[in-house]
Amino acid sequence: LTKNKRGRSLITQKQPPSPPGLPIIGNLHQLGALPHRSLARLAERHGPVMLIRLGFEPTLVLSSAEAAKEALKTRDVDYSGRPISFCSGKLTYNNVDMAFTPYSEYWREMRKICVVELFSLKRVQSFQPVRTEVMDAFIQSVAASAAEGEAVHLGEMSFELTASIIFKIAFGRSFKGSLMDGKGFEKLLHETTALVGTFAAADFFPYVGWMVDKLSGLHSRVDRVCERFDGFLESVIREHLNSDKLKDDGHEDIVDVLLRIHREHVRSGATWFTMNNVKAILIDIFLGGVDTGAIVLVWALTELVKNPEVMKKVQDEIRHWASGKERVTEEDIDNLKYFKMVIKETLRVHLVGPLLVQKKTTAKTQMLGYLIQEGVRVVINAWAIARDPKVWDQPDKFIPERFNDSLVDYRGQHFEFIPFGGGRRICPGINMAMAMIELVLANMLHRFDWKLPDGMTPEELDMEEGFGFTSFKKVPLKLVPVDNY
Ligand code: HEM
Repeated sequence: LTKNKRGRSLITQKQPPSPPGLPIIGNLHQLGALPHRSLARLAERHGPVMLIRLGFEPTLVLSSAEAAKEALKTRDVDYSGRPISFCSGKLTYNNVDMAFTPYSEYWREMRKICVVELFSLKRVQSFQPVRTEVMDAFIQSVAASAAEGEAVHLGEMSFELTASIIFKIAFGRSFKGSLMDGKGFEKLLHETTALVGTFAAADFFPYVGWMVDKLSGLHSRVDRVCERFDGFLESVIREHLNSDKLKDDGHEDIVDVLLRIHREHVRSGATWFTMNNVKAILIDIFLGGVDTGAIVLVWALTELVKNPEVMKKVQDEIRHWASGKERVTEEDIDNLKYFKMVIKETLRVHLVGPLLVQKKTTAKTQMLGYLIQEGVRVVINAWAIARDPKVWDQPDKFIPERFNDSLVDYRGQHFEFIPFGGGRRICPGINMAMAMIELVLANMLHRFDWKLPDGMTPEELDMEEGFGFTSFKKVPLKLVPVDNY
């Protein structure tokens, strides 16, 4: 019997099973274009706890609710680290953000501040006027397309919508007409997400990896993105410092809050919270908050168009509760029981982050009777867990009714369904994300019927996924809105 550095007993010496790999690269070649699917197949053969090797990095892959529970609840603290990655490290001013920073006293302080100041229910509610204003403008532009009988590009529109909401919440001013309007911001954010999802050679091959990344052009790609983001954030911060009259409404936006925290820290003599922290947190919010919401909206509509009986049922419910109203309000949404099941089912079938955000063990520990060393990379295959046939009946089918009379939700307590992760590093943006997704989707379904263009049938709808940190609909969704107003 041994103890780990936290004094917890380790009663096993048994090593997890390891699928055979190749010399040097280990199992890297087995990840393929959709790693969550490849790893799920590998787990079918080798079990829910596997130790693979990505280059020189031993990596624990967990693929059952039971294993997720051990990592996110029973031994949460041992599994709360983050691996250092070249790209995310550069993008977050050397990991002085919250999402990618290793588990430490710094992370605990930062998380405490952010949860209280930025992500509290009160703060999320205070942004209700912003959500409503942006959503109204969005609905008007869809109505204009409906009047012309034009198909709309749901991916692009949803991105612009979530970007506009997060932009206004973060900076207190509109996305439209800003420095980042047009395709500039979308390109920048997508390049940033792609880089965060890139397997940099330096992360898996010590010494030679750095050279490989330099020769492959990764260094210059990362430098370009960092420079653009930094220039943009600098200008936003400067404007906030120079003027307090920029905001259209009287609310504190997120930059205001972060600058206030910065001032308070400087006043108290603390030195750890610098302008780089302010910028790095803003990067987290954009990386975490924009694409994710847009991706959920697109998948939800895709599934609804593919399943017309579900579409009818959910529209009937929304139109019943908001009958005669110009728009569905956030208060109305509490009544929409079936609608909420539709969103849950979307999050189950289409995990935005199918492998969550990678973790790292912070001490020697255990996993379902196996011994796990300190410093091991940990991948939780939330996608495989959400489709585990031992837990879910007909797991590949979109059946919102499965959540009828079920207490299972996505807040990190039900380990068979963890789209936002769980444990101490659970997504702090759940309330912000759900408020945005629910309001917009409810109104899209209330006001419009959605038809496939060019006589396409629901069976012909392409469901292919693309992957790069997030998992999105690969073939853009185009639908013709029919105004119901
Ligand atoms: C549908 C929308 C969203 C999904 C599916 C999602 C999913 C996730 C997941 C899976 C994690 C990793 C959890 C873990 O390691 O166990 C995470 C972390 C995080 N998310 Fe989200 N997220 C969403 C929206 C947001 C929003 C709107 C924000 C902010 C405005 C946000 C900010 C963050 C941050 C800062 C972290 C890192 C937390 C930490 O490491 O302490 N997310 N999110």
